[in-house]
Amino acid sequence: MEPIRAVGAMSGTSLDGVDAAEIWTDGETIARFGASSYRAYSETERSVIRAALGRWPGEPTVAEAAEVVETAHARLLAPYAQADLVGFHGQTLAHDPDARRTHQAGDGGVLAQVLGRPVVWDFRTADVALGGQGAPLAPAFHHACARWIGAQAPLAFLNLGGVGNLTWVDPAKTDMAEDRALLAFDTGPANAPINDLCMDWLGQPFDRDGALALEGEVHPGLVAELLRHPYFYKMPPKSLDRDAFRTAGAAIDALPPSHAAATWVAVIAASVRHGLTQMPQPPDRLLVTGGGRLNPAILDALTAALPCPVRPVEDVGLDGDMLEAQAFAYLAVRVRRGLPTSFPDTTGVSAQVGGGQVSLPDGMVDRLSTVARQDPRRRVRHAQQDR
Ligand SMILES: Nc1ncnc2c1ncn2[C@@H]1O[C@H](COP(=O)(O)OP(=O)(O)OP(=O)(O)O)[C@@H](O)[C@H]1O
Ligand SMILES: CC(=O)N[C@H]1[C@@H]2OC[C@@H](O2)[C@@H](O)[C@@H]1O[C@H](C)C(=O)O
Repeated sequence: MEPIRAVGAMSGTSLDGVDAAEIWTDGETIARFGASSYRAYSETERSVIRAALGRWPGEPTVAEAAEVVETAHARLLAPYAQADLVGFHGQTLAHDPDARRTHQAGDGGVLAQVLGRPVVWDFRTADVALGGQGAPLAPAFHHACARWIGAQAPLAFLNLGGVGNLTWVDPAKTDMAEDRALLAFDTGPANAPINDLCMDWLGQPFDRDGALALEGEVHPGLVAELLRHPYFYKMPPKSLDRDAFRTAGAAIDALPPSHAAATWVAVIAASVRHGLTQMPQPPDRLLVTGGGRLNPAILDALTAALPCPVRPVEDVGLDGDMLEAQAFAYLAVRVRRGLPTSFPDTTGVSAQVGGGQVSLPDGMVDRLSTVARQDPRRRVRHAQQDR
């Protein structure tokens, strides 16, 4: 199948803004990467979104937040007029997979009308409805990235956002739906506790370039104690809330700020090291993406703690700022082709599932969907048909 030119957009948990990035793909192989851009939320926009965090559709302030998200995306995505398809993640406001619900603000139907192009959105609902965690969804894209960089041996991607998550990929298994082609799970805390202590002590949103942590000393006893948390004994796939270690980490937060930052950095490295022991086979390298890769204290600690080389994804020609936006462009194409987007080994879902609604602008004929219906590989339950 000819590659589709798709643009993906992601509004992450740090609420800084929206990333957009284009790729050409058939939903299996990456043909090439395209342009990318970023639009920061204004303080006013951010406060509207923040007011709606933890709320569900129909509750106060959610409609206002959705409008902010839709408007920001419409502005950022308008210049991508050549893209044939849009993958729109939206902004997660609430996520409760145990109650089988998740909520990303922003209506893809509205965006389809405004942009005049098909929009794939609501990527997580089908997965949680089938008992999955609804996250992470990027692993399918990591599998494609591993093949794009020509990896021969199993490797791992580590995303360092608010929490850390690892994807183990066996590139020899070219069909990602194959058993043991992928394994993904959250490793433990990442930037969130460091950001919180920087805000509390310094009035800064994060520890720029690891300056605070690099001044401090690690408290090894508290690292060992945190690593005894029951989460580390659970088998993957497994996932975490942003603040899951707030109580367990109170003793670390009580240290002087530089020691606390250094100790959290050591916790990040120790939890990733532990995560590697839960993988089917040791990866030959760890490729780091997400904002935490820009913190030298974290990269140094990972390098010292891990048995394999640790490198930012830029080393293999990928873009660590745009990987998530690219992932939702890629996933949009998979949804349009009826291919699965999550698997029992990535989200714990009971069966592989293609999650995502497709919204078309008025009057557009659904050519791609016809192709998907004829595709013999279309063997997954699809969210669109279940509605
Ligand atoms: N120069 C830097 N030095 C240290 N840390 C940094 C730097 N740049 C970014 N970060 C960290 O990365 C975080 C942002 O990471 P990222 O953009 O991956 O988050 P996100 O996409 O919003 O999160 P998630 O992936 O959890 O949705 C910041 O909050 C900060 O902690
Ligand atoms: C529910 C939700 O929005 N989860 C996000 C969040 O941000 C990072 C991490 O937590 C990851 O699990 C996920 O996003 C990425 C893009 C994912 O699904 O792979």
